[in-house]
Amino acid sequence: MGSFAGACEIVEEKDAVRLAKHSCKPALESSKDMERPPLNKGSMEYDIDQLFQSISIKPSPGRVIGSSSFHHLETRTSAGTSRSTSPSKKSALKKPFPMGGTPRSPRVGLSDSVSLKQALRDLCISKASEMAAHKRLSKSAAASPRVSEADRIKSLYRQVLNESAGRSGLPVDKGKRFVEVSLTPVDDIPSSSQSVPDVLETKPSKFLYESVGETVLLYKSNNSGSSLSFGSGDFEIEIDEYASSPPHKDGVVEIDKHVTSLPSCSGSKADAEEELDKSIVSSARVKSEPKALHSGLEGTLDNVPSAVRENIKLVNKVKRNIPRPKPRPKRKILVKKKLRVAVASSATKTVEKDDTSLEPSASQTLCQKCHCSLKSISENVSVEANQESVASSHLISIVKSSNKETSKASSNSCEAIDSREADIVMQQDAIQNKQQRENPTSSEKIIFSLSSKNSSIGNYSSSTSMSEESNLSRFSCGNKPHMSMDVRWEAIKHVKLQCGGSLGLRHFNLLKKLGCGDIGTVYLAELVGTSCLFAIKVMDNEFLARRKKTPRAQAERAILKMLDHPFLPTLYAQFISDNLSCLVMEYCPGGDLHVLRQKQLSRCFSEPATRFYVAEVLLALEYLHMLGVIYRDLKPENILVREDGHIMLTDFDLSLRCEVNPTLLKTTSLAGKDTARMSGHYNTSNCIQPLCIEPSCRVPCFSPRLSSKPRKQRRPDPLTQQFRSLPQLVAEPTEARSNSFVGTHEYLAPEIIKGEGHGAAVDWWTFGVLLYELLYGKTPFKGYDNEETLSNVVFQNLKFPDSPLVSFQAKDLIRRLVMKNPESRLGWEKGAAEIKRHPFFEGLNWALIRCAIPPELPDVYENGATEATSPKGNSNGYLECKAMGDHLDFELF
Ligand SMILES: Nc1ncnc2c1ncn2[C@@H]1O[C@H](COP(=O)(O)OP(=O)(O)OP(=O)(O)O)[C@@H](O)[C@H]1O
Repeated sequence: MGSFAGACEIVEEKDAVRLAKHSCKPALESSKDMERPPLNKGSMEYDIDQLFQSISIKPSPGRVIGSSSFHHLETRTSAGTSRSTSPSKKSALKKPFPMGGTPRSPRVGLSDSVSLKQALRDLCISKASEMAAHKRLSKSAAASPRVSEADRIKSLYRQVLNESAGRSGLPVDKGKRFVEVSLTPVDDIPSSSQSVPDVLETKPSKFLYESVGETVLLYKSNNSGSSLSFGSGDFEIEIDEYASSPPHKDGVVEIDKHVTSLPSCSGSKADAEEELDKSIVSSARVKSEPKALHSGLEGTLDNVPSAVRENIKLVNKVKRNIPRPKPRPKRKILVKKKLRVAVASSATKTVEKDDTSLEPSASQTLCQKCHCSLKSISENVSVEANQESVASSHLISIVKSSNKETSKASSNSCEAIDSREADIVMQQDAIQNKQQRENPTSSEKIIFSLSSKNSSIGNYSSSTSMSEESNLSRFSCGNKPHMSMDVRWEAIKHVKLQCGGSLGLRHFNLLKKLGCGDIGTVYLAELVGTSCLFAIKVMDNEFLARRKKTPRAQAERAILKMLDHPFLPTLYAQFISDNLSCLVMEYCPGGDLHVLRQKQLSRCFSEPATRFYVAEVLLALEYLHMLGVIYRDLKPENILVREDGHIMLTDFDLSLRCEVNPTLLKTTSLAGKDTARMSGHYNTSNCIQPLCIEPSCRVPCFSPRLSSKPRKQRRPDPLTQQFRSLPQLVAEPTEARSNSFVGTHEYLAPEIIKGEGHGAAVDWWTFGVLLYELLYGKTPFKGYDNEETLSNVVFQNLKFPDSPLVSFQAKDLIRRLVMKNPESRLGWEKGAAEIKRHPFFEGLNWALIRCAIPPELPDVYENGATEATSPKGNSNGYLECKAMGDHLDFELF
């Protein structure tokens, strides 16, 4: 059989192809004649025939079973026919080809009783087919590096098993200790025992190797779970898909030598399973250095058998099926980054070291990537050590221990590390807070050391400032998800790391004055060394204290810190520099809506543009109310235009912070009321045109006479009904009350002027005034002077100018908002939710408004300034202000 096995395969295949392609008909004809063609001496058929002739044949008339398998093999192997008809299709090459259901051979007629002959023949054919398959496998292996790797592993195992068999002196296919190693998936492995060498040689490797960096061989029983069955156990080689190392070309496998505990072959199955569960997975790690590769292979062959006394032990040793956490490289990198950010200390080195052990190549890349940041971190360690030595040391130890855990586990459960990271940050914060509580002057000292003129900080303490700043910087990104991807965070962080954590005015180039308010001056500033622009509000603490405006500045800062909304400013940092409190905010290059309105033809916005702007303002107000902030200073001057044309509500020094109790309102009443509130006059008047332009409309539209003719109301569609039936969250600070006289004259609500006490509804009044101003280009109650204005607000009826033409819906909304009695005002009860339902906003997608195209985009100059923000009368258009160290030489007010 040796010669047969060695030489016949190619001939068979070629013949098969030839027969199939060219000699099909003659072959059939000859089969009919039952004539045997002359056989070449030395060919497989010749060998088989010789074999058959040595066995007595009892012909069976009427039934023809020929060398079916042979032809079947030809067809199958050459044409690649499916093996679906074969009962043993899962291991087709491992077993002899089945007799039944195969094409009849025209050449040899055999009776059923010739079982021995048949068996021998089939065995030969089976061997031939196995060899053919094996050769094909080798060929394709040469063509495909993936299969080549499979081959190497296969040959490795063959050697291992052969050697172990040789050492044990036992034939591997004898006795109950036989274990089969298969390269086929577990499910495909039949339970019948086969000799190991046979299996290794003949089993087709269906296994495809994915890009393998770290190749891990897991030997699984085909029985359930991680158990290993003896006698009939099949095992598979599995590649860890989550291997993190880069794909390896040479693919030499090195078997982990740390396998020590071996299940006893004489033990019960249960014992063996238990032992296996305890044992360690043997891993084959591909190494990149060619030398290592070579030695790795040698080491494998040398070491593994030496550790094995019996073949069963060997198999058990290499067959470790222990659940192994699979590394996920991407997340691992993420974790490392996070840890670096959180640590900002020498602990980073520990992280890197540990991670390197987990993932050499990846961490190497990461190291290169993070080189700068590591450097800057190390530079800052000494500075930070002075400020936060206790916290840092605690933090470092925490991180170190967490890293120890990480390396111990040899896995990177990202969730676990993530949570640790969160814990670290929280613990750091807790440590700092505790430190501050125990020693409130500690952080003040830091401030003093940074600024020599801070001895008279007063209530507006530097300790607060510093801790708040550090909190801001630490939590800012996580705290403000909508801006978390903003590069400005990174820029600030980077500068802070370089300067030891305390940001100052010296880190900014003040480019120009954007405006001057009641409590401070706002500058356009560029972060030194970056091209990031910010708006810095600079407030003189002494001035604030003198004018008793410190609480306003504090309130503004506190509110800014809370905000995380696309239409509200992001506070990037805050610090005290040279007795100046500075708020580093997002810069809006588009100017404010007041300036933008002036630029419009007829000095007012179109209705769609107005709708866009007020809708965004409404969302901002809604958010503020939910946070318990009553804005109180709504006016076009405080609505800034971002570079992308969307708005940003600014200036919170007049805002009121209050309690808010979010409530879930049932809908039926709400829907009913809403319908009544919304549709009231609107639906009962004759004025049904969307753009009601008749001047006389103002009175007749809402006259009681007209309302006596109710129009037939349309029934809302089921979807709308369903939506309306949902409970509604209302977070309106309805209980808030203040007696302060705050705001801008033209925008003041009557209840503020009257001093009756006011609440959140003042914002809905101002919202109505804003809508009016944007549409008409003026406020509704403006008088000759402030006194008259206030008087008008309280006593004068709302009037709409004849021009420009404004839709009825817009006017209706204004009317409902500018209600003298706050309790009758739209929004009084349920806040923005009520207003959003007004027909003026019909069809507006509130959720996607931030993605909507804005009415216009500001013309942003190179330096981020616009015509609107550029001060006039300057030769270069800019007011150059440069902070000299911590000393500023510029006019604040
Ligand atoms: N983030 C910013 N981007 C661009 N310009 C801004 C920014 N913040 C403020 N400004 C400009 O600076 C000017 C001054 O702003 P500030 O917030 O001090 O107050 P204000 O509204 O004028 O006054 P007050 O604080 O007294 O109510 C504004 O009119 C505005 O044009």
